[in-house]
Amino acid sequence: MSETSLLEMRDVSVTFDGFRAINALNLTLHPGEMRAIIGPNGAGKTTMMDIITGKTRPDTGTVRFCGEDLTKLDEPAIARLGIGRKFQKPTVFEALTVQENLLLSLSSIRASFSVLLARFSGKEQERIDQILEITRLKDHAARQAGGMSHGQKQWLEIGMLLGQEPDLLLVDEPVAGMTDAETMATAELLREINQTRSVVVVEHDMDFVRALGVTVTVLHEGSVLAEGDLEDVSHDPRVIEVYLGR
Ligand SMILES: Nc1ncnc2c1ncn2[C@@H]1O[C@H](COP(=O)(O)OP(=O)(O)OP(=O)(O)O)[C@@H](O)[C@H]1O
Repeated sequence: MSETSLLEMRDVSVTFDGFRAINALNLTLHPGEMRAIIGPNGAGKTTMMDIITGKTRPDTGTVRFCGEDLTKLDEPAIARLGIGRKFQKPTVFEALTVQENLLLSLSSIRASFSVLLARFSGKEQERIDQILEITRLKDHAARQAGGMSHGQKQWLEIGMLLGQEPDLLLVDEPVAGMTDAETMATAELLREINQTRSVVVVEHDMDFVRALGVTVTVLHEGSVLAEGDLEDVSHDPRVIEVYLGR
C-alpha cells in the first residue's frame, strides 16, 4: 500500500455464477479525499461498495484501509475500523423524532430503545446539535421522522451515519428522488462533511457530481475506465461511448 492512501483496492475481481462483476479493479483514495464514482447500470458500483464493507468477498486482489486487509474481516469489524455506509433507500425510524433517531445512532451510546428513556449527557446533546446543524435539520429536531420529506430523510440518515463517527463514508445514490434544490444542498452538505472525513459517493446525477467538484472515477464492466475531473472524463470518447453519450 502506498504511504499516502487511505483506501487501496488492487487487482480486485469477483465473479457471480461465471459473470465477472468486478474485473481487476484498482482504486486509491487519499486521506481526506472525496471521490465520486459514476458508471452505467451494471458497471459494478454497488459490488465495489459491497467489497469495501465486507458484504462481498473478492475472489482475488487486496483491499486495504489504513493498512488493514479488509478481505480478512467481516462487516461489523470493518464498520468498527471506521467505514460507514449509507444505502440508497432511507431507513430511519419513522415513528421516532429526528433527535431520537440521531441519539440512537451515536457511537458513544449502545444502540437500544432503552436509551430513549434514559438521560443522556450534555456531550451527547452537543454532538446531536452539531449533526442537526450539518444536516440542515436543526429546526426539525422534534419532528417525527416519518413526516419528513424524502430529502430530509436522506439527510437524517447521513446524520445517523455521522453519529457513528466513521473516517470514511460510503454514500450510495444520495440524491435519487430529490428536488433540484435538495440535490444542490446535499452536494454542499457532503462538501462540509468532507472537511473532516473522507467520502466515496456513487451517483448517476451529473449536476450533483459537478457540484461536488471532486475527482470522478468512471467504472465500466467492473474496471476503471477513466479517472479525473468531470469535465475531462466527460470528454473522453470511451466514456462518451459507454455512458454519457447514451
Ligand atoms: N449477487 C449477485 N449475483 C449475481 N450477479 C450479481 C450479483 N450482484 C451483482 N451482480 C451483477 O454484477 C453486475 C454489477 O452489478 P452492480 O449492482 O454492482 O452494478 P452497479 O454499477 O451498481 O449498477 P446500478 O447503477 O444499476 O446500481 C451486474 O451485471 C449485476 O447483475
